[in-house]
Amino acid sequence: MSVESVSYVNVQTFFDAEIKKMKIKNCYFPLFVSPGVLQKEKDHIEGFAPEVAWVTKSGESELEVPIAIRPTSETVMYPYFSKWIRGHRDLPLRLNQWCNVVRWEFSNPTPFIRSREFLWQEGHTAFATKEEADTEVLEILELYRRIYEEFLAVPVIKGKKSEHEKFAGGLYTTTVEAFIPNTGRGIQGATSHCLGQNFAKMFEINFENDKGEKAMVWQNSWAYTTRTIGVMIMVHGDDKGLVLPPKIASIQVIIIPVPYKDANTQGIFDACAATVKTLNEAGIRAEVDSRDNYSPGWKYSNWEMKGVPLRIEIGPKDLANNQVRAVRRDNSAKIDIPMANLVEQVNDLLNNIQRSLFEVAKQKRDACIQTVNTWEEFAEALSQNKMILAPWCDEEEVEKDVKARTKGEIGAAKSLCSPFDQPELPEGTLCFASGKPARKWTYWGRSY
Ligand SMILES: O=C1CCCN[C@@H]1CCCn1cnc2cc(F)c(F)cc2c1=O
Ligand SMILES: [Mg+2]
Repeated sequence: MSVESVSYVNVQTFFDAEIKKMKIKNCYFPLFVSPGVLQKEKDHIEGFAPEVAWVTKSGESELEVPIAIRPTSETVMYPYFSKWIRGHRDLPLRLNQWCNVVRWEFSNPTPFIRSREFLWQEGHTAFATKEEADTEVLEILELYRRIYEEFLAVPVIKGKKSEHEKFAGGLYTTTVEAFIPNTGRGIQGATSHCLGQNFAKMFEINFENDKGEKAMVWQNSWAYTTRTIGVMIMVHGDDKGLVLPPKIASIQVIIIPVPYKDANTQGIFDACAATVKTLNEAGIRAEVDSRDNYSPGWKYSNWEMKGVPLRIEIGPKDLANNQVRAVRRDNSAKIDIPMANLVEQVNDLLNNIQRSLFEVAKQKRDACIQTVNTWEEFAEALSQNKMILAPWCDEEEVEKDVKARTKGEIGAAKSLCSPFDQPELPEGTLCFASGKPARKWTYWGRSY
């Protein structure tokens, strides 16, 4: 992966550009959900009702009818889908919105990972055929994989959620699963659902197909959220603070002047100014920390804590040798770079840091994966906080049983996903939990 030295390409810019290529349009629907429409699909909502935040007052006066704040926008958008979609020429309808949502979470709120307000994009699409929907589900999932692996340098596993773990309102849920080695917990990184015709039924989203028959649309919905930031922080962070992958770092290079007594201080500041100018002109996001109320040492720690991928120090010796001293945030390696080679070597370093962060994270994640065949092996791997690949009979009752049998202080194991990339399943392989014939390999573990 090269860190193109282009202007600021952040994750949102990348994803928005990619869905534009798929002819998906951005929109913005109301924040408020009228109670009538929220109750409309009580079945899928009922499990979520406690999480819905309601506005009950304005100023001193109670509202006649409380109004909900969107926890997700199906109920806001789909009444309009029903109005807008009449004939097959109105399809596919493909909308996305970048917005915040509110869910009144109670279980261990964690910044970025599980918060009562978060930012996301939510895609909502409608098609004439299931095949079109199935195709888009995977196209979007691939974009989510790219967000994690090419920008956040976090390895993820693509797979399908079990019937028990999927979005109950949909037909099937696909996911990119990450894993946090430091806590031994899996985490759903982003999600792409095929909703089937469930919501078309609920909201009467029908169309006249090209044979003149009345048919229901096939729908998808998909999202990634600010949880991505929390995953990146937990995977790469160390005891000195954040470690930011260069592609997403708002400051990629911080330049620190190291004046020494009265040795040519102006020369050092001039060299810093020239360095930042050269790097910025090459599209590298660099800044100089010229604050005169902090020592260089203090600045080193401060910018390490903020996770800036590369530090450049310029002291009298560097000035004399017409070079700079670069220090990598990920492995603290020190590299002297001749001024003449500055842009090329800084770019190479940033590329190397981006690639190395991914490789190191992948190696650490792979070291946490354990393949098992029996319950004893499963229990042992779980006690070591592993991400466990096991053959499973794919029965929901068995999944609930695994949760019950692993309940404990630090949480039960659950199925994370059945990877699209299925290892060989020899004839006669038995389910690790039920002893019944195994149907698929599935990842299990504790999770966020
Ligand atoms: O996950 C996605 C992708 C983007 C659009 N939505 C789907 C399903 C969201 C599932 N979900 C998830 N959480 C919810 C919380 C609530 F309070 C509530 F009323 C409804 C829901 C709810 O439907
Ligand atoms: Mg939830």
